[in-house]
Amino acid sequence: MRVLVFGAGSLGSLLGGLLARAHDVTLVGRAPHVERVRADGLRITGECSVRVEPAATTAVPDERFDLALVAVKAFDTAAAAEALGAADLDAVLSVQNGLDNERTLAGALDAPVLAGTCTYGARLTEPGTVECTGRGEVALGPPDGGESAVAESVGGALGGADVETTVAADMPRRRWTKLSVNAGINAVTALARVENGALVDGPAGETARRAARETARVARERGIDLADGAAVEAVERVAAATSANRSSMLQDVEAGTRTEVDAINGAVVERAERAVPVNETLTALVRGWERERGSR
Ligand SMILES: NC(=O)C1=CN([C@@H]2O[C@H](COP(=O)(O)OP(=O)(O)OC[C@H]3O[C@@H](n4cnc5c(N)ncnc54)[C@H](O)[C@@H]3O)[C@@H](O)[C@H]2O)C=CC1
Ligand SMILES: CC(C)(CO)C(=O)C(=O)O
Repeated sequence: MRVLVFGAGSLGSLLGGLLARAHDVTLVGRAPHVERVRADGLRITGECSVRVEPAATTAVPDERFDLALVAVKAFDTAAAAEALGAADLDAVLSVQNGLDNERTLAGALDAPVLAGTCTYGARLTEPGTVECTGRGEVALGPPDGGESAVAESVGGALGGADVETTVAADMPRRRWTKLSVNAGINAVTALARVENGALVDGPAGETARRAARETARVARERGIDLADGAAVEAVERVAAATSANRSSMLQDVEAGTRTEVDAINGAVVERAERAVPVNETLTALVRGWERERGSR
């Protein structure tokens, strides 16, 4: 398969590097990472050990690709969709967090867009090198659920490169479960400046669980079968399994860069039919910090 990875940061480089073991991969990213990959190849360290030589560029080539894998932060999705218009694509897969990415991509592109949830962990440690901080899986399927030949084909391509993959008919439920985890963990750890493990039995844990319960309630308002207990269990399980992690939002806050709060807690607030006070508060506090830092 010819695979274009748009957003060769942490996750895009990890998945692109793993896919390059079996497919013809082109990474689209930024300097200096792209230059280093061109000069010396891409190294994956940590829980996977791989060295590959994918093509790397800063602009989408005017060429045909079987698959575009989108791995930019959610606030860059609209720009990604516009840039991807330069290529001739057979399928698009978002592995991003948040709920709106697929709709944004589908609104701008002709190719079928698949939803993905990814539990691999990745961190770009230096130009040309990405650390796999956790082996997980990619679940993918049509954004509104059900089965499709495109999902089967893309799932087969990922699996063929030894990327742990599930082709799922219940992507709406999976996305809302992942959203509950991120709504519970990310903003709370970013504001409290604590590792994920601090939510397991620490004083901020109940705030995380409340945010997850609200998220599950909003999911149910939208016809998704997600019980409060399942959302809370997912938060507790992920916080324990990633106890030493600094969440992506905490890392963004520490780096002084924009966060994905709009796509996570903000998305819950936007869709809620009744008040979601914990998500409203978390969203306002993180947005307030972003504005003060000049990152939004
Ligand atoms: N890093 C991780 O372990 C995981 C990340 N995710 C999700 O995946 C998405 C990406 O996350 P990360 O890889 O951590 O972010 P990142 O910030 O490391 O990577 C995004 C990359 O896209 C590049 N980019 C953005 N716009 C571009 C453009 N117009 N042209 C070229 N390059 C462009 C940026 O320069 C950056 O390198 C997010 O939605 C995140 O929540 C999901 C699961 C795990
Ligand atoms: C699962 C979790 C919370 C792991 O840190 C994550 O997805 C993130 O940090 O964005």
